[in-house]
Amino acid sequence: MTRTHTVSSRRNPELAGARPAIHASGLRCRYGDYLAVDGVDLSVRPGELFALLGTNGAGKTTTVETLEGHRRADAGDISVLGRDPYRHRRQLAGQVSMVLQESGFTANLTAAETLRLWRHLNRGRTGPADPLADVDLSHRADVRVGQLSGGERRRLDLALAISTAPSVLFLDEPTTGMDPTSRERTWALLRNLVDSGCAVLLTTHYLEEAEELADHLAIMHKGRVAVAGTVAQVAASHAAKIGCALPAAIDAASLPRFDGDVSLMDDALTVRTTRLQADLHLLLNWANDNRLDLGQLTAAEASLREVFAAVQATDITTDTNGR
Ligand SMILES: Nc1ncnc2c1ncn2[C@@H]1O[C@H](COP(=O)(O)OP(=O)(O)OP(=O)(O)O)[C@@H](O)[C@H]1O
Repeated sequence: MTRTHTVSSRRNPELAGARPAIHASGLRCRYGDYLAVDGVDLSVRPGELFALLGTNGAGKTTTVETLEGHRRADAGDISVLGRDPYRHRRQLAGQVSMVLQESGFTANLTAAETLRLWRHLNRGRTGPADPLADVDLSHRADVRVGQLSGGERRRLDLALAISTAPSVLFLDEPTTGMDPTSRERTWALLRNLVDSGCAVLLTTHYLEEAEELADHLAIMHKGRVAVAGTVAQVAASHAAKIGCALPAAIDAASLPRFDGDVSLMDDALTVRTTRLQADLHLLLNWANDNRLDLGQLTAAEASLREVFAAVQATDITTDTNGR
């Protein structure tokens, strides 16, 4: 499936017409004969956060590393702030920050020394006054990087990434290892960054992180984008579910003709439907007309978790790797 996912800013309407800060169309990346990314399209404007989700080995990190300029694309058009990220990596360096899965900072420097060194290397970009405070690490400023916990190191990575006030920020699983409070604090920090006009591309395995933050998201599987859109659009791509307990004497033949798929197990009725409102209306009218009391009535759109599980279960691709 090939689509271009262009998002409109819900947070900052002034940026809605801006050109994409990050763009990929038909991106393909190989490791030898192995096609790891097979035609990915995505677009992120200033003031937007795009979450890239996917199964293990789906190609998220490869996609992000290519957009970061760490590797050359094998095919497709990609740009970051209007430039080729591989050829213009040095020119983009001041405006683009990234938090990789593994950071390579010197274990012997303290957090504060690491930040000073980073700022020295990136002088010319003025960011927040105290990025260590922004990630709640002030109290660990004089601790050596090698002695920070995994979650604290992720927060230091983030402090360095925001210290240069980037226009584009790539985050590869930024909250892995963080405790729930640190994670929520990081989410608030990212929301502020996006509100200030930064374009953020984030990979994560935490679906609630995408639900919480993403203006737009894509779920990758086997090198391709299986489904993409806003959280609501992605949920709507999968059948919603109506459930209730019927009075015992009802047989399946007397049920109304639902648009969705019906299953009746004893007295438990389930309807899986892409027309939730219409089928719910049908059920309620039928129950009223027949003076029936429906027990345990529920009606809900699919959750991101259900869509993800469906993507994982479906062989959406038959690619050149035969996967
Ligand atoms: N250096 C490499 N050499 C060969 N194959 C690689 C290399 N790096 C990644 N791959 C393969 O490419 C595919 C995509 O990997 P990638 O790391 O991009 O996936 P991912 O979606 O980030 O996975 P995860 O969620 O597990 O981190 C995987 O099948 C992986 O084994």
